[in-house]
Amino acid sequence: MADTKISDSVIYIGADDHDIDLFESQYVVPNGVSYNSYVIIDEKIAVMDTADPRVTDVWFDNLEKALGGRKPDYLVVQHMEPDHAGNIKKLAEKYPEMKIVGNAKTFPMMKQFFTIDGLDDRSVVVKEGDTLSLGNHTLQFVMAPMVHWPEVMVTYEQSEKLLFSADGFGKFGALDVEEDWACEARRYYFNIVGKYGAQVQALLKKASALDIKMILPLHGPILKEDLGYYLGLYNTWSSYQPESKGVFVAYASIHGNTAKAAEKLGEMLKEKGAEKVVISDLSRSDMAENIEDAFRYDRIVLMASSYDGGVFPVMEDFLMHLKSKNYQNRKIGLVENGSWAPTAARVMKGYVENFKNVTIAEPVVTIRSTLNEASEKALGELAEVMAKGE
Ligand SMILES: Cc1cc2nc3c(=O)[nH]c(=O)nc-3n(C[C@H](O)[C@H](O)[C@H](O)COP(=O)(O)O)c2cc1C
Repeated sequence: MADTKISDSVIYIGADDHDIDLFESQYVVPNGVSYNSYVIIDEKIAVMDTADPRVTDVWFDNLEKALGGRKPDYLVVQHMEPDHAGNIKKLAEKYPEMKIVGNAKTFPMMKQFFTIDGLDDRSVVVKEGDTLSLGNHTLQFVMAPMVHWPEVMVTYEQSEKLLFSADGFGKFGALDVEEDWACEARRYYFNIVGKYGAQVQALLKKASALDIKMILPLHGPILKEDLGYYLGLYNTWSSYQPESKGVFVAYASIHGNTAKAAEKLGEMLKEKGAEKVVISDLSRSDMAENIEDAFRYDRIVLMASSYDGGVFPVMEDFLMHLKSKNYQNRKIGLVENGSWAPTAARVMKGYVENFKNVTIAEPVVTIRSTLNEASEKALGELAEVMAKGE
């Protein structure tokens, strides 16, 4: 179980979810997910976000235990996405005296999700740098628009130096499962926040001015030590720099011949000294993990069968995901396969050419049904170019 002890006055009240089939209806979460929420007990009491309706009962139980018979004075809403905002209305109805703290973008969105009686009179609208005193604790609000919704803000608690980081620094995986942080945090980051690198960079810049002792995200473990490691990874990821040297070979193959060529290319890359080679069958692997690996390594080779005058759809799906996540700054190799009029490379090139700051490696290889002497030679030439990083 991850350590959720923060301090005597800041209490974790979130809940794990191991039953969800797909997070946000698209991400497999083999180790579940946690919906984190926190309470700050002081002269005034603040609840820091609610939790997904899937864990309403556990969350209310945890809240009541933490409150010890007292009533919350404030609910701070850092993010309106339903996995955190889903219990706002219930909480507001249970504690009609409680004020709701958000920014100018929070409340119009809140009204789209819920009808809360007297909301305008209960709203406390904060902006960048505003503070809210709870007694010994002081909350300082830091706007983080598009990390990853427009109303997102994070909150710095000055006395204990805590950064409530909303979805930033979040991770798939429930807290009762021990696992490496980076792997599932990277998959979470690129798939959920990946498009908004510039906005994350802006937030990191603001965070660098704060003395942070702990990061308290809305998913995944509370980060207590070695914060430079996590901040460093976020800086790499949000600036679209590769994290590792290596080649990600992503293939889409109908009958298996492009798959065989991918294995062959993998061997060639290793022979020619590539630091790391990761091969993935796009038809049979987790899309989110493929996105993660595409961003992790500095080079990628896309290999696909031609299909109806275009490219095999699983490759097109992958390319659309890369486009939507702002894929950039990489060296890219292309291999197509076709039995009569190969068209896959043209379509792949059409996507790739529009990515920012990419180099398309030469040669672009065409396989006609199966590898032959000429196409194997071309594959070897591509391996030579791709085996080396910039
Ligand atoms: C539905 C379908 C559509 C295809 N469309 C094309 C095409 O437009 N042009 C082409 O040259 N080959 C086309 N092919 C053939 C495959 O691209 C070709 O056989 C290729 O070698 C398959 O590689 P694979 O064994 O890796 O799947 C198509 C195959 C199928 C099943």
